[in-house]
Formats: sequence, C-alpha cells, structure tokens
Amino acid sequence: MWYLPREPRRDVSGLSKDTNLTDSDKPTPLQSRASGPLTGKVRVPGDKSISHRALILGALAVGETRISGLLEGEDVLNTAKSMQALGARVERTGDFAWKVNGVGVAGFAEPRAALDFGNSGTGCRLVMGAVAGCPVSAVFDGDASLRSRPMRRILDPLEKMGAKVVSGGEGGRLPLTVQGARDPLPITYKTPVASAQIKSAVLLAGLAAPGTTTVIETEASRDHTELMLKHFGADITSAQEGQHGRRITLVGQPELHGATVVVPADPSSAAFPVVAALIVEGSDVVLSDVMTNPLRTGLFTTLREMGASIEESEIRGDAGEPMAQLRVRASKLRGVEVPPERAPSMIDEYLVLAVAASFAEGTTIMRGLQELRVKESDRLEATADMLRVNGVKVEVSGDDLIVEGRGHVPGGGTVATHMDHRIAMSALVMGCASDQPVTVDDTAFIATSFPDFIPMMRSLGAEFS
Ligand SMILES: O=C(O)C1=C[C@@H](OP(=O)(O)O)[C@@H](O)[C@H](O)C1
Ligand SMILES: C=C(OP(=O)(O)O)C(=O)O
Repeated sequence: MWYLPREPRRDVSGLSKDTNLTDSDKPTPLQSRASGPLTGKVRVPGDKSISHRALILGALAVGETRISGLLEGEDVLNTAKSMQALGARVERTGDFAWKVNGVGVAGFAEPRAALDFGNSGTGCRLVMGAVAGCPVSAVFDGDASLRSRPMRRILDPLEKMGAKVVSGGEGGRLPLTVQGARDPLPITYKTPVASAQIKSAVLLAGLAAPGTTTVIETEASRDHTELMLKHFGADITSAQEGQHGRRITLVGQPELHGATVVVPADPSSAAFPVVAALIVEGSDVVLSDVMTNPLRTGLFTTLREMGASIEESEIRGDAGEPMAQLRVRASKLRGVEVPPERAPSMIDEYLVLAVAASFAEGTTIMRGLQELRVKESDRLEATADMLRVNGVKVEVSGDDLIVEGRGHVPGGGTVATHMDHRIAMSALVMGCASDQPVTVDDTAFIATSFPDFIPMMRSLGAEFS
C-alpha cells in the first residue's frame, strides 16, 4: 500500500536507559570528507510542514484530496498512518502521489491502537488538535526523543476548548490519552511562544467548534495551516498584530471540500545543499521548486547578509505558497548578527547556519534561540557540541549562540546526533569542506525528513563513506 516507516527506534544516545538494541536499532555512522566542487541540479523532497497538513486537512474534508510531491519521510508517513487509523482512506497512487478520502470536520473514528508519531512533533501536535475537536479518545505516543518533548503547550489551549487528558506522563509528556470534546468551545488564544504547532492545533480543534476561534501571536510563525485551510474552503482571515505578530480568525464548522495540493520542495531541506554549495570552493548548484514563503526564508536572508550568492528565478506559486529555483554559488562568507525576531522564520535552520558561520570570517551571533532547546534534541547545546568537537570556537550565552568563524574548520570530530535528523545532516555538510573528515554517529534519523539526503548529496559530488 505504502512505504511503512520502520518501528520507532529506541534511543542510542542516552535519552532513555534502554540499551538492549536489535539489529535495526544499531547506529549507522557515516564520514564526510572534503570534496571537489559540488555541481548539478536537484529537487529536494516535498515540504514537511505542508505534507503533514495536506494529509490532515484531506482527512477532515469531505470528498477526495489529491496530493503530489508529498514528502515520503518517516514523520509524514506516521501522520498518514494516523489519519488512516482515525477513519480516513489514505492511498499512495504513485511516486510522491497520494489520495485521501476524508471523513469531514469532527468525523474521526476512535482509533483501535495508540497513534505512534515516531520522531515527529508536528504530526503529533497537529493531530492532537484535530482529535480534540472530535468525540473520540486516542493515545498519542512517539520515540524517546518525542517522549521527552513538552506537550503542555498544546494541551493547555485544547483543554480550554473542552478536550480532556485522561492519562499522561509527567509534565504532559507522551504517552498520553486525549479525550476529544463532544461540544468543543471556540476560544481566543494568545500563544505563549511563537509556534506554528500550537497555532495549528488550536485552529484544527476550532474547526469543530461553533463560532469563531482566534489565535493571536506576537511573532508570526509559518502560516501553512491558514493558507491550506483557505484552500480547502474554510473562512479564515489573518491580520497584522503589533509589529511582528498576527491575529488569525477562523469561522468554525465549515464544510471542508477535498482539494488538489501540490507540495513545493522544502526550504528546510534545501538548506543543507545550499550551505554545502556555499562552503565548498568552486561549487555551483541549482535547486528547483523551493518554497519561498517569507515566513520560512530567514536562513536565505541571513546567508545573503553574510555574502552568499543565492539567485532566485522561475518564481511562481501554488495554493498560496510561492516557490522559486535557487542557484547557489560558493561564496566568501562573513559573520553577522541574527536578530531574535527572525527566529520563527528559520527555527529549524540554525544548526546548518552555525556550520556556515564556522566557515565565515568573523563572529556570528544568533539571538533568541530558546525554542531550540525543545526540538528533537536540545539543539542549542547539540549545535555547540557539533562545532566544538570539530575545532570551532563557540559559546552558548543564555539563549544566544556565538560562533567564531575563521574561514576554515579543522574537523576530525565525531558528532553525536541525539536522534536528531538536522544535526546529522548539518555535520555531514560541515565535513564537505573541513580540513579533516567529520563523522556522525548515526544517520538513521535523516529518514524522518530527507530520506534521499545521502544519495542526493553524493550526486552533487559530496564524499560520504
Ligand atoms: O508547524 C510546523 O510544521 C513546524 C513548526 C515548528 O515548530 P514549533 O511550532 O514548535 O515552533 C518547526 O520547528 C517544525 O519543524 C515544523
Ligand atoms: C523541529 C522539527 O520537527 P518536529 O517538531 O515536527 O519534530 C524539525 O523538523 O526540525
């Protein structure tokens, strides 16, 4: 029927005490060494955020949704499985082509088994919102990394809307059971941190509530849920709130209709070949169909400020999401200061930005990174460790990351990936241009977001062995 994600891996990095590993749990290390110029044209996989949302909204719509370009990474496949378990019909019809027959708003059936989201915060938290508006109860679970991540930030607003947490781990950690509301209440909710996952969970629960549900954010986070809800027929508006914020208003109980969704290439995945091309001398790489929604392009803005040559062409859009072809040429980079208000538009890209900063001349200061501490790993500490073991001078000061770029990176270190795909890929990018090879202890988690990362980078000329 479709590629099934492998069983959730147990931890190999110390998050859990379980050391009784089977063969499929064994870490798969990889070494990256300096290569000649990277060249060629590639399309990185479909955007992960949009892929999750297309499956969830397809499942909540009446009729058929056709998705092309879906990311077939483990995170998204786990969301597909959960939509199937909640009563939608989800089918793979070709390469990256999927069909969803939905159950309608509030129409989920009670799943027979626990919903397992593996490594995926987005899948878990968005589906929690969707379930909270339906009169069913569901168990939410995930791997050791996801079990360590905070869920209270999602449960707080969902409880205000009438959902109940029937059982759960300490501090709202997984596994936990959510009993959805029979008569969900619309709320006005100000998100305590800039988080598209919190905003989306409230909006998805609000679909089932009468009246209007409002989310206020003081820093705008990615708006894919809003754009896609509109595309599926919801009455939703978004207005400026303060200097950097948004007020989003959704009219509840719409009839969502099945839609066609074309998923553009993921800028968070494009970030890896982009930085690799910038740091490997003589490189010239083209990336097609990269989504350029301004709430996702903080990395490209920052890299350009550092002196990067990134040219956009073939600019177009689909379902409200702009995209472009990017041509990236090796560039001399200089250190910059990245303001905290830019964080939401590049929250997943700081790891690979830190790699670019290591190859730059001068100091790069990245401010306001507290949210990095609650991702797949504590990315603030893990990024600093990744640089440190490879001879880069780096400091974590409060919630800021300060990298002393010296134009080259000694390398020679082994990087602990901590069940975090973006650490693995960032470290492998670093090795593409470091003086000595860089080793990562486990590449398995790359499959959550970018299953073809290794062959795609090799096709551009990267030396991974
Ligand atoms: O909504 C989304 O698709 C995402 C939101 C972000 O998380 P937060 O909402 O926790 O900031 C981001 O880090 C994650 O990779 C994807
Ligand atoms: C933070 C990420 O994802 P999630 O929150 O969905 O696990 C990510 O992909 O970098």
